[in-house]
Amino acid sequence: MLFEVLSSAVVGGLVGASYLHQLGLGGNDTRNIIRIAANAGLVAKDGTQIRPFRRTNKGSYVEYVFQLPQGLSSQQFRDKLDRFQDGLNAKRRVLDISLADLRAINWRGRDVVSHLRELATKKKTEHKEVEVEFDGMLKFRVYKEPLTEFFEIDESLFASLKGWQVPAGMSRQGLIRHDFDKIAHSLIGGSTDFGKSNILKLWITTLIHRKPNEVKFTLIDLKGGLSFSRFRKAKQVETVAKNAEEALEALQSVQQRMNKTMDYLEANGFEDVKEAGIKERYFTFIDEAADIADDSNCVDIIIDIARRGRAAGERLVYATQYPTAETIDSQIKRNCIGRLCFVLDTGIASKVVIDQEGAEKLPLVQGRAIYKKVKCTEIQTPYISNKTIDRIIGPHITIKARKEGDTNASNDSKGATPGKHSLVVEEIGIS
Ligand SMILES: Nc1ncnc2c1ncn2[C@@H]1O[C@H](COP(=O)(O)OP(=O)(O)OP(=O)(O)O)[C@@H](O)[C@H]1O
Repeated sequence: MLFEVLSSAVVGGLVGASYLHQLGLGGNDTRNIIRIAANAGLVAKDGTQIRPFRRTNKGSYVEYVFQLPQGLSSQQFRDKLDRFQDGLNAKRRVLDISLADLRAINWRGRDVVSHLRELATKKKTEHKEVEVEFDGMLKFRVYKEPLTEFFEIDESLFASLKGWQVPAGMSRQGLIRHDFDKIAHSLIGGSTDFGKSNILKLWITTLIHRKPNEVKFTLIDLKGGLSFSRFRKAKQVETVAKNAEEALEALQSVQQRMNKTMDYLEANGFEDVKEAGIKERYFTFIDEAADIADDSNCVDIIIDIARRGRAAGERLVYATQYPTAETIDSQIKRNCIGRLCFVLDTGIASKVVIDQEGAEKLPLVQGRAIYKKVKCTEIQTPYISNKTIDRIIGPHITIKARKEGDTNASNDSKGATPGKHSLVVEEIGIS
C-alpha cells in the first residue's frame, strides 16, 4: 500500500514536470526571443520591440508569432539567426520522459527502482534549432530536436515519388522532393566535400530507376570524370565528358538535339514537349562548372540550354564549389529556378546561390544544405553509397563490344567492326 502511494507520488511528480515542460512553462522562450532581439539591436528607432501575438505547440516545434515593428525587416532577424539559436540554447537540462516511458514501467515488479534510475539518467541536453519566417507576421519556430545529421537513401522512398520527382532531402517537416517537371533547371553550390557529387549521383540513380525508358543523360564531370564513371555504361547515359574539349563536344550535341526538337515543336504548333506528347527528358549534369566558366563557347551553349531547353525537354543541373558572378552567368542563374546550397565560406557566396545569406552559417555536417524553391528550407540531403548505386543501376548496364587492348570505355558504344574486334563481355563499374 505504502509502495503504491509512493509510486503514485513519483509518477505524479514526473508526469507533472514533463507536462509543464511540454507546455513550455518550464522556460519562457517568448520572453527570451524579445530579450535576444533587443540585445541584438532589433528594436525600431522609436524603441518599439517585437510584440508577441501567438504561441502554438506544434508537436515537434513551438511556433512563436510576433508583430514586426515598423522600420525593421524580417531579413534583419534572419541575419541574426545564430544569436537566437545561441540565446535559446541556454544548456538547460530537461528530463526526457514521456507518459509512454512511465506506462512502460511494471510498478508491481521487482526492478522498479532500476527502471526509475534508468529514466532519471535519461537526461539529455536540449538543443534547440530556430527558423525565422515572415508572412506578414514574424514567426520563430523553435524545434525540440535538431535536424538529423545523417539520412541514408532507402529504396522504399522511391515509391513516394511521382513523375519526375527526385528526393532533395529531409527537412524538419518531412521529405522534400525536387520536381524536374515543375523546375527544369537547377543550380547547386557548396564548398568541397559537403555532398554535391553525392546528390548528383542520387538524382541520376533515381531517374534511371524511375524512368529507365524516358531519361537520357549527358554527364560533364570536370573533376576528371571519376564521380560519374560508374554511370558510363548505363544505357540511359549518352556521354560522360571529363575535360573542356569533351564538354564542348557534348554540349554541342545537346544543342543540336534541342534545335531539332524546337523545329519539330514549331512546325507542328506545339508549345512544348508535354503538349506534343514527347515523353523523353534529356538531362545535362555539369559538375564543377567553374572549370568551363571562362570558355565562351561552352558558356554560350549552356545559356542557350538554360533559356530555351525547358520547352524542348532539356534539363540542366549546374554545380560548382566556386559560386561567384564570374562562374555563374546571370542568364544561367536566372533560369536555374531550383537551388541547392551546401555550406559556403561567405555570405556573399551564399547570396550568389540562394539570393540570401545563410549557407555560411550551416553546421559543418556533410549533406547539410539549404533547398530553395520559393522559400529556403534547411535539409539533410540523402546519402547514397556507391554499392546502392551499383545495385540500382545494375539492370541498366549494357554489355558492349570493345576493341582489343582498348581501355577507353567511352569508345565502346561505337561497336565492333568485323575482323578487327572481338566481343569482350564485361560487367562495368560494379564494385
Ligand atoms: N548526404 C550526405 N550524408 C552524409 N555524408 C555525405 C553526404 N553527401 C556526401 N557525403 C560524404 O561527404 C564526402 C564528400 O561528398 P561529395 O564527394 O559528394 O562532396 P563534393 O561537394 O562533391 O566534394 P568535391 O567538390 O570535393 O567533389 C563523401 O565522402 C561522402 O561520403
